[in-house]
Order: sequence, then structure tokens, then C-alpha cells
Amino acid sequence: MDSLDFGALAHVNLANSWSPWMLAFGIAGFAIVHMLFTALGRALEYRADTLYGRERGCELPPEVPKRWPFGVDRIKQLWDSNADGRLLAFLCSIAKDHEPRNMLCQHLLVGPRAFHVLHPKNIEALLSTNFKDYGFGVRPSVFAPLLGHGIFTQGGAAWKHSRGLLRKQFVRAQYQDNRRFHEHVGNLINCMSDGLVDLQPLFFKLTLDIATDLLFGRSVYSLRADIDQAADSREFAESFNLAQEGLAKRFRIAPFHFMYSPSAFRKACRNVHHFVERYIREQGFMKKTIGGDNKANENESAAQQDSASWFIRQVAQESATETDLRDQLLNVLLAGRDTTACCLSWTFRLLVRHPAVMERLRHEVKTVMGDLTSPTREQIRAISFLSSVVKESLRLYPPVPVNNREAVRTTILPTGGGPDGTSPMMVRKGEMVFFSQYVTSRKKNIFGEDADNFRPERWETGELDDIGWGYSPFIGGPRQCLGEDFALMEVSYTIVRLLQTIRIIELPAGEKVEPVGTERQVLSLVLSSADGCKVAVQRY
Ligand code: HEM
Repeated sequence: MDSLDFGALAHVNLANSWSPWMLAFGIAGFAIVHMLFTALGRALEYRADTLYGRERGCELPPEVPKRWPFGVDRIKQLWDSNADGRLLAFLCSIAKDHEPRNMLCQHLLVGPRAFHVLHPKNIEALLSTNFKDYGFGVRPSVFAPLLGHGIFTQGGAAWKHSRGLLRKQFVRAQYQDNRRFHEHVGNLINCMSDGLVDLQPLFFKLTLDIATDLLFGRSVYSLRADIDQAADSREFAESFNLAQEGLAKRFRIAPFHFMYSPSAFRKACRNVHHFVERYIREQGFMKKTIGGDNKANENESAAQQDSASWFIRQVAQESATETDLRDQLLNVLLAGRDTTACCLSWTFRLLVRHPAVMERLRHEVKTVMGDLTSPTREQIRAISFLSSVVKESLRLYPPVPVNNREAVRTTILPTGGGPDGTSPMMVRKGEMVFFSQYVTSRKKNIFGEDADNFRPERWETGELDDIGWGYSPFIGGPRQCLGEDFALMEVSYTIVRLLQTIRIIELPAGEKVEPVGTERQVLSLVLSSADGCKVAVQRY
């Protein structure tokens, strides 16, 4: 019995002392088998993709030359040119080195292969024909702290829902008069007294005021900061700017974005969220959705539907929670605010440097408008040279100058591969495709020998009638900018009113005139001028 007892005891002890080891070995064994299977799966997938590409005649484009391991020299060049405010000029110079086809790929650090495509056929495949083969990669998590889940960061069914919901509101906005613009552009004009004015920061305030007015039905009135702006609106505007700067920093280091989340950035995001949530609650936009029943909103009175807050009310109807509603509005605010401000700012920078264009525009505004002071949509459309000026400004300075997508499955770009650059190119799952309207805009085989020059007349002669995917500052395909019409009307209205109310808007004495595209720029989420948009003004 005794010996039996000892044996049983020894067995138990042995089992106790061996079990953690066995567990560790088991886990390690499982991990190794898992890794082997994953590697095998990847190898098989890689081989199947290679065959798929070979059968379709796919070839790679040339690789961007690099001298140091992992392309560290290239990263340094990108970093330095960005710090110098000349990143896009640097990208253009690389494209020029590879004329005429400009199709390149590169590997940096240990990241996936990245393709750089400029050919309109490839842009069309990327954004339209093979739209479903691409996603945003890390974009959603880069933007998450401020934007949460909304149209700008979503994909798949969630994006489709957001798109359908918001599209209805933007269609409705097209039938509205320009009253909203009138008030805020009036505030802008009041901020300008005779002498030197930097228009760029004023345009950022203007577009924030207009966008918050459209989306929330309540403007934050940042152009009235020195008069009667409410304290909470001021805090929102400041926090939104700070949070956006933080997002731009995270975007710049995209694969390592999680490393940038300082407390000031997190606080700014929190302030923005609290402001919108408080407003939603105070106004009771979600009140009737308690218990998941938001049908009651459909019975809103006609007066409510017509009120200034129609946009937020409509979006609330199809939002499940307060957070969904908040996120959706912040997504649109981010998409629509800086882009429009940059467009206005570059347009005036160009106009004051091209006085003959400014003069002709003034003349056409006067001819159509006479002494009328509140331009309607129809009157704005009748000033046809205005649309050419804005188009040309968006060509040379697209507010979103560089963009990218990540392949969610292996797919094909129709051209650019092989020694003569005409073979299709295979993009494997996980690889990146970069495209740049800024660089494409300077291609002479698309826009002619004077592609680098500001010449709005090129849009009047019919020479660009077939431009198609060669010109897409609002991109195209299923994710085409929803605010295009709104933005163009906002920009046009502002230009008309400034020309009507300010007798002289010109280049200040001593201000530099550099060839288009050689000035210092700031590339954050959008493209702005490092030296602002300084003008000398004299009112009537
Ligand atoms: C000149 C001004 C503008 C330009 C150049 C512009 C450009 C763009 C571009 C390039 C995109 C695509 C981004 C991507 O998918 O990677 C986009 C998307 C979007 N834009 Fe604009 N935008 C402008 C103004 C506006 C305005 C004023 C609004 C709204 C008030 C707006 C709302 C949106 C929305 C909601 C999307 C997301 C569409 C989707 O993903 O389905 N944009 N815009």
C-alpha cells in the first residue's frame, strides 16, 4: 500500500512539475505549425498570383533606383524635401526622370511594394473599373481618434449605407439658394481692411463657418472671433484645428501612426466630440430614437425639415446612435473644410500673379452681375470664365494632391509594365498604389507644352474635352467627392463677392513671384501654401 501510495504521489508530482513544460511545448509546437501553414499558404498564394499575372502578360514597371539598403536614401530625400516645402516638386522631378511613361514601383523599408501610377487608364481601373479590389489600408485607424466610423474611413456595406444617406442631403443642398454663403462671405469681407491681408487663414475660417452651418445648422462663426463668437464655438474651432494637425502627423507616418497620440491631441479630439454630442443632446436630434425606434422623426413638421438644421436632422433619422451621428458629421466636416479653403487660397495666389486673368474675370463678373449683390446659382453658372479659372486652379493645385489605395485582393492595372511600359501590371493583395493629380496635371502629353503654366483659357478651347481620367481633383467612380457641387458653388460665390466688394486685390509690393509649383508648400492632409496668400486690398 505504502509503495503504491508513494508511486501515486511521485506520479502526481511528476505530472505537476511537467505540465507547464508540456503546455509551453504544446503552444510552441502549435505556433510553429501555424507559422509553417501560414508560410505555405502565402507561398501557394504567391505562386498562384504569379501564374495569374503571367497568363495575362503582366510585367513590373522599373523600380525607383535606391542606393542605400531598404531605400533609406529615398526616405531621407522625401523627408528633406517635405521639410523644405518642396515634396511635390520632388515627386514631379522623379516622374520627369521616367518620361514618358512615369509608371514606377518601389519598396521602402520592409513595407509592401508600392506602385506609382499616373496613366489615366490606371487611375480609371483603380477608382472605377476595379474599385472593389482596393481599400484604404491603415486610413481608418489613422483617423479613428477624431473621426470614428464615417463615410471617409469606412468600406464595404457600412460605407455604402453612409454614402446613400449623405448623397441625399447633398442632392438637396443643390436646390438651396446661396443665403448661407452670403452671411459668411459678408463676415469675411468685414475682416478685410485696406492694406495687406493674408487671405489663407481667413479662408480656413470661412470654410469652417460655412461647413458647420450646413452640417449642424449652427455655424461656429470663427470669422466673428473678435466680435461675438461663443466661447464653446471658439473652443471647438481651436480643438478641431489641433485634432486635424494630429491626424496629418499620424497620416505622414501611416504604418507607425499608433506611435503618435500625445495628450494634447487626445484632449482636442475629446473636446470636439463633447461639443458635437452636447449639441445633439441639447437639440434632441436623437431623442425619438430611444429603444431603437427612430420612425417618429419621419413625422417631423415641415418647419423642422426646412429649418437651418435639416442636414443633421436627416442624418439623425438614419443613425442608430448619437456616436454614429457625431462621427458621420465630423467625417464630412473634415472632407469639406480644408479642401475648399485651399482651393480658394491657391486661386487668389494665382489671380494676383496673373493680373490679366484677374482683369478679365472682374469684367465678366460685372457683365453678368451688374449691380446685383447676391449671386444666384444661375448667375454664377453664367460667368463661364469663372469656372475655367477654378478648374485651372484645381488642376495646378489639387487640394488632395497625393492619394493611395491598398489592394484587398490581387488585381491588375491595365498598362505601365514591361520594358516599353505597355504591359498590364499585377498588384498583389496588400500592395499599395499611389496616384497624384498634382503630378499628372504637369504632364505635357496630357496638358500640352505649357502644362506648368496657369492658363484658364485652355478649358475654353475644347482642347481638353476628352480629358476624362487625366483630370480628377474630386476623383471619380463610386467614391467621387460628394461635396463637389457645394464646394464649387462656395468657391465661386466667394470669388464673385470679393471681386464685387473690393476694388483692388493685387500682389503686395515685394511679394515673390515664382514659377507655378516652385513656391514653398505645406502638405498636411491637404495642400496649402507655406507663405499664405498675401494680397494688397483696397475696398470701394
Ligand atoms: C475644392 C474642394 C474639394 C475637393 C478638391 C475635394 C476632393 C475630394 C477627394 C479627392 C475625395 C476622395 C478622397 C478619397 O477617397 O481618397 C473627396 C471625398 C469626399 N468629399 Fe470632397 N472635396 C472638396 C470639397 C468637399 C466639400 C465642401 C464636402 C462637403 C461639405 C466634401 C465631402 C466629401 C465627402 C463626404 C467625401 C467622401 C466620399 C466617399 O468616400 O464616398 N468635399 N473629396
